[in-house]
Amino acid sequence: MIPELTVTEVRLTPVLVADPPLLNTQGVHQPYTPRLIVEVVTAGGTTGLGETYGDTKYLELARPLADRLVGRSVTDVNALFSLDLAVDESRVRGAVDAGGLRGVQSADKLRLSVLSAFEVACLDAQGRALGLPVHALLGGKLRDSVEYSAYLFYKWAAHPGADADEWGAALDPAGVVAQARALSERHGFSSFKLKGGVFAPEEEVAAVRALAEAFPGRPLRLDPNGAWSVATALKVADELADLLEYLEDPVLGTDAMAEVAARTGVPLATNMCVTTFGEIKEAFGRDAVQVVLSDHHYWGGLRNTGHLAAICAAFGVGVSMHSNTHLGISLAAMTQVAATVPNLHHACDSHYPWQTEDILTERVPFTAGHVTVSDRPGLGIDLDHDALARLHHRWVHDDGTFRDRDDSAAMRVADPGWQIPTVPRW
Ligand SMILES: O=C([O-])C(=O)C[C@H](O)[C@@H](O)C(=O)[O-]
Ligand SMILES: [Mg+2]
Repeated sequence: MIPELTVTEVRLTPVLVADPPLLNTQGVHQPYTPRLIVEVVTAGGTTGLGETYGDTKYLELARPLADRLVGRSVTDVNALFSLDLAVDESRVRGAVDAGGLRGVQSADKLRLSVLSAFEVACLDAQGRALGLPVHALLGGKLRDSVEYSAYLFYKWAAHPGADADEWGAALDPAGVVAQARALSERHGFSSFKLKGGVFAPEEEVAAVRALAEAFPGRPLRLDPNGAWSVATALKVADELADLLEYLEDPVLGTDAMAEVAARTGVPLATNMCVTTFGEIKEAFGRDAVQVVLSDHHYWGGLRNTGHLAAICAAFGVGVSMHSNTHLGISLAAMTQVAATVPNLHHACDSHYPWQTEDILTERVPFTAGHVTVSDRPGLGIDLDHDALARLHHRWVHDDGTFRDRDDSAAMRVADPGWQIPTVPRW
C-alpha cells in the first residue's frame, strides 16, 4: 500500500440546497433539498470529493462507512463495496418518499447510493494524487464533451409565501416553451425533456407539440414517472410518435412497460423500471425498455455505471443518464463517467441549471448544451469551503422540515388535502 494514499479522515457534511418549486406527479420540490458532501482526506494531503442524497437514511449509513474507510487506501474501492454495512430494512420497506420517483426501494440500493459518493471521492483523491483525471482511471475518455438536455418542469412562479424566482411560472404549453427558450438561451441545450405526470395527458401532449413547433426537429422526451395506464400510454405514444426521441416511464413496472413497448414503435426509457442489476434480466428479456437512464448515485458509482452500459450494449439497449437535484460535484462525476461510455447516444439529464447555489469555487458551465470533460487531476473541481459552511449552517438550523425530501409535504403547504396520487393516475 502506498502510505500517501491511506485515508486519514472522512468528512461528511450534510447541506440544504435551494430548489425551485418544480412539480412532479408526487407533488412539488421543497424550497431546500438535502445533499451530503463527502471529503476523503489522505495521508499525502489530498482530499477527494463525492456527493449523494442527504436525507436521514443516507446519513445514517454514511457515518459508519466513513469510520470504516479510515486506514484503508483510496485505491481499495472494490473492498469498499464488500464491506458488510448493515442497512435498516425499515428505512426502505413500503417507502413512498421522493425516492418513489426512482423505482424500487431496497436496502441494497440504499447502500449503493451511499457507497457511490465514497467511490467518487476515492477516485477523485486517486486522480489528484496521481495527477490524472478520473476518466483516465476509468479507462480514458472517448469524447471531449458530454451533451446534456434541458430538463423542463411545470413549475410555480414561487414557493408558497415567497417572491417569484427568476424563472417564473410554467403551467401551460406557452410557459413550457418560454422555459425551454430561457434554458436554451442560457446554456445552449438542443434537446428537451419535460417532466410530466402533473397535468392530464392531453395538456402534456399539447406542451410537447408546442415544443416541437418552437424547436423543429429537436429531440424531445416526456416523463410522467409511471402515472399513466397502459391505454393512456399507448394513446400518448400514438399521438406523439413522430415527435418523441423516447417516452420515459409512461407506466409502472416491467409487465406494463413490456405491454406498452410491444404495442408502440416509440422507444421506452426508464429510471424506474430498471434501477438495479437484479431487474435487468427480466426487463431486457421481455424487451420492456429500450433505453436505460443510468445514475451513478443509485447504481453504485462510476465503475458500476460502466458495467451497466456494457450490459446494455450486449442487449442492444440504449443508455442515457438520469438526474435528481444535485450540485457540481455530481455533475463533474457524471461528466467524467459519461465521457468513457462508448454507447452513450442520448443527451444526459441534469437538474444543475435549477440550482443557483453550489459548493464549488467555480460552477461547472454548459457550453452549447455540453459540459467539457475536464483533464485536470481528479474530477477537476475545487471545493468552496465558505459556501459549504453556509449550506451546512442552513442544514444545522433547519428544524427537520427539509432534512428529508418530501414533495408531497411541500404540496400540502399549498393544498392541505394533497396525498401522493395512486397510480395509474390517468
Ligand atoms: O424520473 C426522473 O427522471 C426523476 O426522477 C428525476 C427527478 O426525480 C425529478 O422527477 C424530480 O426531482 O422531480
Ligand atoms: Mg424519469
